[in-house]
Amino acid sequence: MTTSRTTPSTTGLSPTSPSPTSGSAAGSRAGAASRTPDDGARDRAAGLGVRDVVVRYPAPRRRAEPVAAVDGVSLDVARGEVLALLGPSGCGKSSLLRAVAGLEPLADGDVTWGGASVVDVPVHRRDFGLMFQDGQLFTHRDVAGNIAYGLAGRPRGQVAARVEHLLELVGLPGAGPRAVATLSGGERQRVALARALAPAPRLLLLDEPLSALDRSLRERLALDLRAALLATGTTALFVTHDQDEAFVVADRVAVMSAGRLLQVGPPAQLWRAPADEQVARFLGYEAFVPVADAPVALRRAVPAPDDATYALPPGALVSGAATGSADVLTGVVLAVRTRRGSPTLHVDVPGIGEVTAATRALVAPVPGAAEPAGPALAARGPMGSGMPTPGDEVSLHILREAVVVLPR
Ligand SMILES: Nc1ncnc2c1ncn2[C@@H]1O[C@H](COP(=O)(O)OP(=O)(O)OP(=O)(O)O)[C@@H](O)[C@H]1O
Repeated sequence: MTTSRTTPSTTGLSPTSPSPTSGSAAGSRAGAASRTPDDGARDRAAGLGVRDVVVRYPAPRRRAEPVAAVDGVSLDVARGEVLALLGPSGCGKSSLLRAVAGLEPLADGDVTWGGASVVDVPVHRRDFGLMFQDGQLFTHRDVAGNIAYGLAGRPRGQVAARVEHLLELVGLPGAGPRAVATLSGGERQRVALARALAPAPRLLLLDEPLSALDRSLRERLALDLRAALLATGTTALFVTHDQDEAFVVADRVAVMSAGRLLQVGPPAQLWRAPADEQVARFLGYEAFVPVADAPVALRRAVPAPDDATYALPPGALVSGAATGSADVLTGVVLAVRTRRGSPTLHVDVPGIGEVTAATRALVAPVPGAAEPAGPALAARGPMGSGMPTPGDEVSLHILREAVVVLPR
């Protein structure tokens, strides 16, 4: 996260990301009131359009070049669609999100809704909601008061019904009277989501809404977030650096790196056909195998999001090999190195060269070869005492369905 983001309190942003001190409900109501019924036919047809958007920041030092945080990005988010912006820290995801919100000026390009540019529309009149990592709830209001923030001016009974409906939607039925201080981190984000959804913004912008939570809570909330967005038919742009989260929450995922868009597609499509090695690595593919007629094959290490391409756990690769669905590369261990906490084998495969294999990939002794020290390794579980040593002959079993061939 960058530290210099403008906070909602200084922008007069819509009540979906209010300021405890100076946020204005009037701004958002005016924004909603200024729209014609449903914004017309064109608006119905198209959602968000991002066209060749460039966001630049002033040079950090004198004589240095300005930083192009977003460098010519174009994408669309259809009505009712959830699109995740996925990429490593500093790749420009938040800058793009903020540019869409109107919090960051465009150095070039255009942002449209329903085909019409919103670049000259003030932030609070765009009818775009925002939700951040830290929820930014009002501590002086109870839960219901937070959710009702963007509903000011509506009949009291209607507001109460909407608040209760949203509390149910986010899994906190009856929590309206609770004080914000009594909520857990996960509950706070649920309330923040309910508040963001309350005025039914035409676009919801979510900036790492789950990243402050611990892993297991994040996984559960990602599912609940997806369900809430679907149930409300909300069009959303969702920033995350976590590929699992992106794949759970979004209909399509846009992978960014260094200010540019590398690939956009539904999760399963990205898994099956990553555009290049950079995308593949970011999605969790680990071992890259150069092959003569097929440029690069690689094996992923984490489960894919759909059943059709689900990566089998290491033990199951044994049966994969037995049923003939595995390719086997035979070679000699050059080195065993530890990468990101897990041992990685560097194996010299004749005709291919050095192949790097995560030890979660099946490694078994070659039949007939000199018995390596220790048991057949990792064939049925994580590597233990049977770690091969340099000079051991091993076979790497690569499941066909766990391999993709990258375009040259
Ligand atoms: N206000 C700013 N002034 C100068 N440089 C900035 C500013 N905000 C962001 N940057 C720089 O722009 C680049 C993109 O930052 P941005 O926050 O958009 O990336 P990100 O992908 O959202 O990263 P993270 O996941 O860490 O938040 C980074 O190099 C960052 O240092």
